Amino acid sequence: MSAEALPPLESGEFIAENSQDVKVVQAGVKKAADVIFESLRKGEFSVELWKGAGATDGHELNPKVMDEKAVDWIFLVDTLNFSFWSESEDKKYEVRHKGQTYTGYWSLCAAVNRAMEEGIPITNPGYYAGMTEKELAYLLRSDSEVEMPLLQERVNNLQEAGKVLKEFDGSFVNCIKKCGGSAQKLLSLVVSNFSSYRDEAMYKDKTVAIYKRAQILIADIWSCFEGQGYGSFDDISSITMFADYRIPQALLFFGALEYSQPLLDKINNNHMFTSGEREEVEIRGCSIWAVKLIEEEISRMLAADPTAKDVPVNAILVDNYLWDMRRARRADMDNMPFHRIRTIYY
Ligand SMILES: Nc1nc2c(c(CN[C@H]3C=C[C@H](O)[C@@H]3O)cn2[C@@H]2O[C@H](COP(=O)(O)O)[C@@H](O)[C@H]2O)c(=O)[nH]1
Repeated sequence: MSAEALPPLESGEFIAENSQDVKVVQAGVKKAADVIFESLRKGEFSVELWKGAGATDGHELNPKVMDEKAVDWIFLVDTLNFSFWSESEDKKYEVRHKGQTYTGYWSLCAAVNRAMEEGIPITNPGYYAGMTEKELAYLLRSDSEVEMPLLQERVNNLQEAGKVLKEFDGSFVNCIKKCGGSAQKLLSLVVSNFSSYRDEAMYKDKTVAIYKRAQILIADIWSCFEGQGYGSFDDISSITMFADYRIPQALLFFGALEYSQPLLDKINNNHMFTSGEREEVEIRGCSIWAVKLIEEEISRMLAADPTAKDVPVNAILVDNYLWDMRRARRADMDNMPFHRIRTIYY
């Protein structure tokens, strides 16, 4: 973590307070909180869904057993967990696996599982430290005519991650063991040692930290292990949502975020944003802050409801709910603009 970077939650608040083209709207925050509160209260949404027992929406691709192999799988996937969107909606990168066709994030998971079933030791850092672009291209080969974007950047990430993990005896498990159950210590270890995870930007006169992939890495481990064993972090509620290009669509859908007309025009004209561009930082920072306000709203409602007092809520559960909903209700959500950007950060 750069010495002077504002941590993610404070970055979100700072950006939301100073934002010019993106607004967090309380009425929309309330609308989203009402929907998610209901689902949590009824037990329809909970951390157990992560491992996808019986699912067919992609969660079935996630590791089922809470062991060291699951940690290695999650670290590999989150090192590659960015930029899956395709230029045109009707021609997408896709991977067919076990009779299902996957797109987006789930196509990455399907390609990783396909490789493992072919006997490629893809989750072994010693293997991917020396991986070539050609080998990764084969491993991520598409079942449509659209290839996975940013292939060279993905190889660079893997080579760096594999090399650095050698200093941790070849498994991310040893990084977790060094942090004594502190998510913040692990976050700091990840962004200090793995440069591809150091997702920071300049905003007004400050360095802001978003750390989307570093935080989702910790969150995926917490979710897979259901807060036990390697997933046991006493400060997990300090992790923020993961500022990607999908959650803003869900937040716009609820009216929790509002974009200025000039920003909407830019997005509708297929403007290709660059990492650190003012509006791009405002979209991501306001998303962090909006999800924090939604989470606080839900906490208040759970505390006031005698039947739901011990139902847990945190930014991870709110984020995963919104992300899963965005995919499940693509028909509605695809009318919500998403900002186009090619970056290794999300
Ligand atoms: N904020 C947030 N962003 C997330 C995820 C996930 C996957 N997590 C799932 C896995 C287990 C959990 O149960 C979650 O359901 C991927 N992404 C990001 O989305 C984008 C891809 O989107 P699409 O093109 O539609 O596939 C891309 O930036 C990717 O990095 C999340 O959970 N939250």
